[in-house]
Amino acid sequence: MGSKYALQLQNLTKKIGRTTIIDDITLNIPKGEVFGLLGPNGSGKTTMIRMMAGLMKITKGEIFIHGINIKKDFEGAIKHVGAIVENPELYKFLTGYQNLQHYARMVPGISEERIKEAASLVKLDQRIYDKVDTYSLGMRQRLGVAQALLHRPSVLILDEPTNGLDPAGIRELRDYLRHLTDTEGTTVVVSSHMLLEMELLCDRLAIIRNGRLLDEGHIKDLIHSDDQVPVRFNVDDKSRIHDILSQVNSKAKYKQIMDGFEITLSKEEIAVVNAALVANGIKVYGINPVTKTLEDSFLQITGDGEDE
Ligand SMILES: Nc1ncnc2c1ncn2[C@@H]1O[C@H](COP(=O)(O)OP(=O)(O)OP(=O)(O)O)[C@@H](O)[C@H]1O
Repeated sequence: MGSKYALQLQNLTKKIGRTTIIDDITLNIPKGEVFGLLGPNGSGKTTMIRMMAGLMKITKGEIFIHGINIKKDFEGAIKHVGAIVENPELYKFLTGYQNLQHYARMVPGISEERIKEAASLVKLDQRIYDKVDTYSLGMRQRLGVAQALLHRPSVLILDEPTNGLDPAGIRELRDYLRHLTDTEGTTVVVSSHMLLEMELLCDRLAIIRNGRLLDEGHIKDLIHSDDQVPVRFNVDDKSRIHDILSQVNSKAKYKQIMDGFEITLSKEEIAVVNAALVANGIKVYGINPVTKTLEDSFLQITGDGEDE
């Protein structure tokens, strides 16, 4: 497993009939992180995941799992992957443990020890001997994840894992996914159309729309590209802003607001613009960051969420 990436997609393309569902996506997913595929409904997340999990044929391009080409060595690549794409079938009248045992019988080499370990990885050890029909939705989902973990995959792929979960359930999901990346070094790929949930769950995000990759990166970088921050200056006189900004050679665009103006600047530039305002006799009552959420960035990147 020499590659520093757990998963690599190279020019991945999927066509069904004449429709291009995934369009030339190249993406490197680092090991040991929680990676999110974010996009509106129908953007192609499930299709990507199905190809990554070896459940769907690739039309064009390549997928590498720990450097192993899925097309050239399917078994060798896919053995590293555990996935939940549709809701896993669970036997409600059996206990969680019996469900895992039942599944383990179908896969060679899974010990009773590993079953207990998988239950504990998703923090279900306290309830594993209870019947599944007494489980909450979050617990059933955890049992599904434990099942996907039995064969010790180093890549875990979950399609829309937050669906139907309440905030407490989402927090639990976040906690045990973190536990998996931290203790086992597992790489986790999750999909969702919910920005806030992805912000909570993931280290990195790829933003997908109409089968294309719009942007990719660390969550922090997607929120604030480089070190430029949008700020709001509250001033007593905004009539001379244009002149003052040209005095300091600032080409940043600004927007007038009721009691001042908004502008995106680096830290250093904020100090320079502030000094210039004061030197020109303008009273500066406040400089405040304009918080930009992931939602703003997402809407900006996806073109305000309008359909093409
Ligand atoms: N078998 C198929 N035949 C034709 N079109 C398909 C097929 N499967 C998926 N599509 C289309 O491909 C697009 C992407 O679907 P996909 O399920 O991957 O999106 P998604 O991002 O997972 O959406 P959702 O969040 O709704 O699950 C959709 O427009 C869908 O209608």
